[in-house]
Amino acid sequence: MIKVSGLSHDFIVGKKNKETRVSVLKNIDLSIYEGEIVSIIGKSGSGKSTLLNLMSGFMKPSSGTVEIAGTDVTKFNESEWSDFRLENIGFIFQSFQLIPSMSAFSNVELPLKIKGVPKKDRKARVLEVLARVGLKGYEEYYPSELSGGQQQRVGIARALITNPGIIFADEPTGSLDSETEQEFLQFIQELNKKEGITFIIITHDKDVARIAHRTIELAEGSVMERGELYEVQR
Ligand SMILES: Nc1ncnc2c1ncn2[C@@H]1O[C@H](COP(=O)(O)OP(=O)(O)OP(=O)(O)O)[C@@H](O)[C@H]1O
Repeated sequence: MIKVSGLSHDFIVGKKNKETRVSVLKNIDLSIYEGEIVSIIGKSGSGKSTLLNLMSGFMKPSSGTVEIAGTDVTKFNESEWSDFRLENIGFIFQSFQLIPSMSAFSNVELPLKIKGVPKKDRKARVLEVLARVGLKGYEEYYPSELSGGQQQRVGIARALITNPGIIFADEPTGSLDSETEQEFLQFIQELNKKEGITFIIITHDKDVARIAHRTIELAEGSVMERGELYEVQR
């Protein structure tokens, strides 16, 4: 479970000696249960990405805590966060964020290299995950040689490679056409059902919100609405 308690975040903006404090998230409380697909919606500027950055340790909150599986992760330093992310969290981005100078294989392999997994074990695992996302035969292609949908599949493979229990996705369908988007959403549902992966998805897209068990709406830094919590089927 991810438990967010009393989470607030302020940004300091403006020139030196003329700084002002802008309150972006205000005392957020929410829980995300294992095996849920949760969508986070809200107008531009409502604080969705800030919330995701705080839950995944890319930013430290001004106050409040985030607990993941009983551990207060807000206490982590940079290196504890990197280790924790490598073990537990995968990320999928709107713009895929692949490394252009690396092949599909090398992009997906990277998290395992950082983790120190031996080369011989890496190869089999990368081939298996690329095949799983339908990219068998595309291992040596560079991102620029792949379609948007294929690049997103490389992004999914990279998120899956370390077997994370949680995947955070920031507008994952924003760059996909409607057919590729439907394929992507089906795959997310399949991963959720078969492997119990928890998905937390920021989206503007009604189709994404439709596959979610629950929708959390942010407005002006507060949680506005909580959808029904469905019984999570495994
Ligand atoms: N590094 C920063 N410094 C100052 N203000 C910031 C910073 N990052 C975000 N903000 C402000 O915080 C508010 C929330 O931004 P955030 O990116 O979390 O919103 P969002 O809901 O994800 O928006 P979008 O849907 O447009 O991506 C915005 O008003 C933004 O200007």
